[in-house]
Amino acid sequence: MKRDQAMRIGIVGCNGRMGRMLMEAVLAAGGCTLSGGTERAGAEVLGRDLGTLLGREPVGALVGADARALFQASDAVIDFTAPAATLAHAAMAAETGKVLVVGTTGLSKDDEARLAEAAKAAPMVYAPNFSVGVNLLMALTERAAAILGEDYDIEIVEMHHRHKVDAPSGTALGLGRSAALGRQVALDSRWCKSRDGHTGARPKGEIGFATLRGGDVVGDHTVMFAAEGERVELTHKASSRTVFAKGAVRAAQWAATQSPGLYSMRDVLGL
Ligand SMILES: NC(=O)C1=CN([C@@H]2O[C@H](COP(=O)(O)OP(=O)(O)OC[C@H]3O[C@@H](n4cnc5c(N)ncnc54)[C@H](OP(=O)(O)O)[C@@H]3O)[C@@H](O)[C@H]2O)C=CC1
Ligand SMILES: O=C(O)C1=N[C@H](C(=O)O)C[C@H](O)C1
Repeated sequence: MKRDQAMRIGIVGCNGRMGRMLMEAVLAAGGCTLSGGTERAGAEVLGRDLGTLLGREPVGALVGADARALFQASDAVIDFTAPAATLAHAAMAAETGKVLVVGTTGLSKDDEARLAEAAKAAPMVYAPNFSVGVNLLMALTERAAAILGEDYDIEIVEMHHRHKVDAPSGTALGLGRSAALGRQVALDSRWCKSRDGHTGARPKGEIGFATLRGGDVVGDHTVMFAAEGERVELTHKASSRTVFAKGAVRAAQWAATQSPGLYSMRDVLGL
């Protein structure tokens, strides 16, 4: 990409809830243009102009089904789709050396290892939540967990819209990881992702999760530190997906100045 040229950003899964917000965010941001979008082969929107898909003037970039061609035509690609698609896109980013921003949640440990391997060949930013507020909440959670210690039981409660397919949310798991980091333990040695039946008393040091789903909730997260006699609660509520989309575009612009590697939104924000 030349210094004085607009950065060309492609959006895979462009007709999804986040895909549409991401296209709006690219059009609103300075210094970048939309290079195209993808949806699955056979999708009704294939061939449509991205601008008209948003109910705006045409922008001269189309929805296609060929993600590899989109990578070739772009400086960066933003991916908020589903784990299998994201891994295929990570391989394409590695092949072409193009920036990849990944917001997809629900990746397994093995998927994350494959993403990290692909990031050896291209700059990638992977975050379960691209809002500034949630990334601040992660930093605060790490600090609070370190200060309060294991006398304070950690419970993470999240609520999302009825269409969400993964649980606990990527953000809730990220907050759990921040809490575990603050306590200097591994999250997967302490987590309890759900409870049912005669569970026995709560083990000391457990990091618990509770998942709520319903309606059109964009994303609410609370980290509770509950002790004998007091409780600290740190809460973030997203009321618009714009915050995620703006953060992802910011991450793409930041990653264009970085060497290959896997980065987080906390790296982008310097938190
Ligand atoms: N990191 C963050 O800040 C945030 C992350 N997310 C995450 O982003 C992801 C998407 O969420 P959301 O937008 O609500 O989901 P949607 O289901 O609305 O959007 C996903 C889109 O990707 C498309 N898609 C799936 N596979 C492919 C493929 N192989 N090629 C092209 N397109 C494909 C889907 O098409 P189809 O319908 O045909 O499957 C759909 O249009 C989720 O994992 C969610 O948790 C969401 C918000 C913020
Ligand atoms: O699916 C969503 O909508 C969201 N997913 C992300 C997650 O799993 O944490 C981020 C955000 O809360 C919205």
